[in-house]
Amino acid sequence: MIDKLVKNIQKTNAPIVVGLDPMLNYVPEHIQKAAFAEYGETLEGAGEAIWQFNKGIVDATYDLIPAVKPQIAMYEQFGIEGLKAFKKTVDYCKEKGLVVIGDIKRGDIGSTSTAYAVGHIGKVQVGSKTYAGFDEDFITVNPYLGTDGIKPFVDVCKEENKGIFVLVKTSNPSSGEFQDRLIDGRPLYEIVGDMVDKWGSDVVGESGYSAVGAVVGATYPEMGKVLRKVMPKSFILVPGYGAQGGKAADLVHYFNEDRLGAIVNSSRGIIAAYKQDKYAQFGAENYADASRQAVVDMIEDINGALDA
Ligand SMILES: O=C(O)c1cc(=O)[nH]c(=O)n1[C@@H]1O[C@H](COP(=O)(O)O)[C@@H](O)[C@H]1O
Repeated sequence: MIDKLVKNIQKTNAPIVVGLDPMLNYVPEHIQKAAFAEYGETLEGAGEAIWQFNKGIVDATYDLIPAVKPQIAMYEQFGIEGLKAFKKTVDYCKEKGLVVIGDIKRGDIGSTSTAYAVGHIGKVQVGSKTYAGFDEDFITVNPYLGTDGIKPFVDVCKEENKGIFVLVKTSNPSSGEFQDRLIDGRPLYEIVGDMVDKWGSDVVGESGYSAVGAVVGATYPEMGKVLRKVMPKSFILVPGYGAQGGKAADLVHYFNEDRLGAIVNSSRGIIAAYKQDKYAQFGAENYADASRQAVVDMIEDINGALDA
């Protein structure tokens, strides 16, 4: 799957990922109204509204982008109905040829990690049959439990040709509380970066990149530069561009010399673009066109920084 991600990036010349993080208050009134007319102001109605909202954005942008990253929390807010919208979104994006990164941030003791891996990137056995559950292409995982919490994910990646992104240095303001702590003179995030490199050494694709990637926030560019060298074969998923303040010029060192190796996420900056002054002329009715323009601008911004 890492090779498909690389191919999609090369085809689109767009090292970006659109974060499908739908909040109900981003969903334009006409979509909410239609969903509520059919299902009432219910969790089902909310699920329908966020699914239709996503579909509009995917239809307007899929030809420009390599991948999407639905964040499961936004769907879980609405319980089972939200999860149905999550699954419909995953399937629809895959149909459109996009790589789907399920942002689920899981990780537990080995046996439990195995169940997470099976449910999201693997297959479950039911009697004599096997079924894929959510069936994303990649998922995000939390390394806090150590190697036996990660190995089940890597094993399923190998069996199913899928991938993971391991949290290494997160974009949020408090990320340094634990992640920057020095251990024998080295920050913890660097030690996790070493482990990511090791965990991925056995699952390197034809592209030269491994199925074990890393998450490094756009808001800590100096650390991104160091981590790029610590994990040369890992793709870096870079959240924090746009709404969290990350700038394209800061992200150049997250990439390798081949202009690959990083994929920059923007969620609110794309899906709620029509609410920004810059794209207000599109109006709520044409929210998806505003998202398309925001994607075009983001690609130009990042490629411009790489060219410079
Ligand atoms: O794993 C992630 O994607 C992630 C890691 C991190 O360090 N910071 C971070 O913001 N994210 C996710 O990236 C997205 C950022 O959304 P925006 O700030 O709206 O672009 C959200 O889905 C976050 O959950």
